[in-house]
Amino acid sequence: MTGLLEGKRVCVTGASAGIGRAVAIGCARHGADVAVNFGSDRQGADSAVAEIEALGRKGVAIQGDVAEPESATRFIDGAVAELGGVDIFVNNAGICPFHSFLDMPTEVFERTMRVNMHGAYFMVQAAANQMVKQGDGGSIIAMSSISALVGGEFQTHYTPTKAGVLSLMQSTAVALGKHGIRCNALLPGTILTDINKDDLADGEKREYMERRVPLGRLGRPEDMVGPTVFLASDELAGYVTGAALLVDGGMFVNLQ
Ligand SMILES: NC(=O)C1=CN([C@@H]2O[C@H](COP(=O)(O)OP(=O)(O)OC[C@H]3O[C@@H](n4cnc5c(N)ncnc54)[C@H](OP(=O)(O)O)[C@@H]3O)[C@@H](O)[C@H]2O)C=CC1
Ligand SMILES: C[C@H](O)[C@@H]1OC(=O)[C@H](O)[C@@H]1O
Repeated sequence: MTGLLEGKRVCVTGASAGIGRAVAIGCARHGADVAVNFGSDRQGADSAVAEIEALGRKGVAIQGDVAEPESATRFIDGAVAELGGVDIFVNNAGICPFHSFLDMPTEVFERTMRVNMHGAYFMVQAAANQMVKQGDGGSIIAMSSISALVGGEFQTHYTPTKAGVLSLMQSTAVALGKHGIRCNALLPGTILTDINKDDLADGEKREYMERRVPLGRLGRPEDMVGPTVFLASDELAGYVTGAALLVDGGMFVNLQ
């Protein structure tokens, strides 16, 4: 299926790698022009833009550390300058520096909060202001996690940010409904990317995680494209807002 996002202008944070990159290219495959935010990996962002352009769509890479509130207006203003507006915003950038709880360094805790939570807040706010100005509604999607619902021994600083991002989508759905802006959260399970490469380098842990998934495999970044396009599309999800969609191969419901 193609063309669900024909003529739409999409912004994706953290799109130089992993889920964000796959989603940015997937949106272009469905007809959208795409602005790609990245923190440090310019090569990754440029190669995502090259793939978007190879699909015949406009692409632009805009650097900005999402932990800095001013990156948000810079990203949205840059996207408006290059693409003419913003119809769909995907808040995806995130980090998960695995660490034990009792000796969590303050700076690891604070950085994780700033990137994942503060970054989401100011980015979503900037995107929403632009959509309100355009006056034609919009769709905001945030990459939360199965970790919004369950804990992790080495993720005590991370899981609260994912619960926070889910909560942000619930409250912004309420705040922005009157503007025709839909806000929804995606909750990926374990998707194989750089964020968990070291953690899953342990073969035993990886096999254990695989066994927990009823569909029999860990996720791939491309698994997040269809659910993102669904929530982005007014045709498919025009009456969906404040929702949370697990994309985890069934991991969450697998108690035993
Ligand atoms: N993989 C998984 O199993 C799961 C992931 N998620 C969530 O999905 C999102 C994407 O994760 P994933 O693709 O796995 O991770 P990756 O590490 O593969 O990619 C992370 C992306 O975020 C960007 N990024 C990181 N920090 C910043 C920053 N300060 N400013 C701007 N961009 C930044 C990186 O860009 P750069 O290197 O250029 O800075 C990169 O493009 C995250 O929010 C994560 O919490 C949720 C559930 C499961
Ligand atoms: C980084 C982890 O592997 C990944 O991140 C999440 O949000 C998932 O719950 C996994 O724990």
